Amino acid sequence: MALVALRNVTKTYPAPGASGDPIIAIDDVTLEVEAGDVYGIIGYSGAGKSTLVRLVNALEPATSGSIEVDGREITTMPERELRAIRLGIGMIFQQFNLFNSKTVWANIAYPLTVAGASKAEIAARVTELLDFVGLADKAKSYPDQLSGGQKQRVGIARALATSPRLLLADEATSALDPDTTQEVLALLKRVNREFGVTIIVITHEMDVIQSIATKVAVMDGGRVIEHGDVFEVFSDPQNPSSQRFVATVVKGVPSPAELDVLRERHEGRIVTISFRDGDASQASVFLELANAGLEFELVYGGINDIQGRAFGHLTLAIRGSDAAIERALATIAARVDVTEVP
Ligand SMILES: Nc1ncnc2c1ncn2[C@@H]1O[C@H](COP(=O)(O)OP(=O)(O)OP(=O)(O)O)[C@@H](O)[C@H]1O
Repeated sequence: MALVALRNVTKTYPAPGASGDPIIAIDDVTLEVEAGDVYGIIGYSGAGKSTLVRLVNALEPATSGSIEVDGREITTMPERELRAIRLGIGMIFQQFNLFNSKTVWANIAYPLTVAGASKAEIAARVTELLDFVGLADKAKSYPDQLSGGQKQRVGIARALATSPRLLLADEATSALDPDTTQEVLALLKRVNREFGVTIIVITHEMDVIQSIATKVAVMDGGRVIEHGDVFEVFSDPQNPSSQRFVATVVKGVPSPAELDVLRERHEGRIVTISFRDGDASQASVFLELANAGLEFELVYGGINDIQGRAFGHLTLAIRGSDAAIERALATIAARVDVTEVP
């Protein structure tokens, strides 16, 4: 079942000056996030990611279209009912947004206090969450005494306090170093698996999506230009803008400048062969080339692992008669993607 369903959602802001066209922050977006998903939303700055989060969280109204959260239409809901919806949605932020004057304990307790929980309920839940995020010994510390990763773990504990079904993470790891990022991502994975919380991850970092998301939507200019299973989008992106994103993290695809160098250094025809798991094995491709009497060398390549599924790109310099190369490539192309560099 879709936990979040957006249909033809548009959000415009008035033009900054007295005249001019309104700013279209979200442009006719239709998207479904299933319960249990870790759904990544990626795009360059200004693509509309944060606006989308504010709409799902009902912090701002959509200009048009429909947004359902947990089966309930929120675009027409009165503010009183929206408050209850917001309690079912946790949020974590790039800058953590903790109360610096409150202890770690009080930060995590805060949403429970607002929700009117009893002292005993608060104590039990905060203790459980401190254990879960591995910060039991920091209960009395203040945010300023914590590292960035620890602050975000407090942010996650606070977001989970009211046991939400949905967690929105807006650039939650963008202020962290790579090791700490991985720690926080591992914790988010546990939040998804152990508590069954659906997570929407907004990021401009493709490697964040690669490590934890099961689905991904790529946004550009307020529109969703491509979406689907992370493996499908990463291994075979269709849209030029998604291809640019994917190229930043996918190993084995030479850049145009690297191709120039390869062409200078290696004689023969330069061909990239792209494998996806389940496709023909690399060995069968090499065998085909060898059986055709062709000489070849591997000049560039890499294999990627997306949550246990592999895909990769191998660039070969192939030498031999044109006719033999054509025949071999035609046979190989029936099984895997073959791209010849002109
Ligand atoms: N309150 C607002 N008033 C006017 N324009 C806005 C407002 N909020 C966002 N915008 C505009 O809407 C567009 C989308 O912005 P948004 O912040 O959602 O993008 P983003 O993908 O989250 O970017 P970033 O990664 O930089 O946060 C931008 O053109 C932005 O200037």
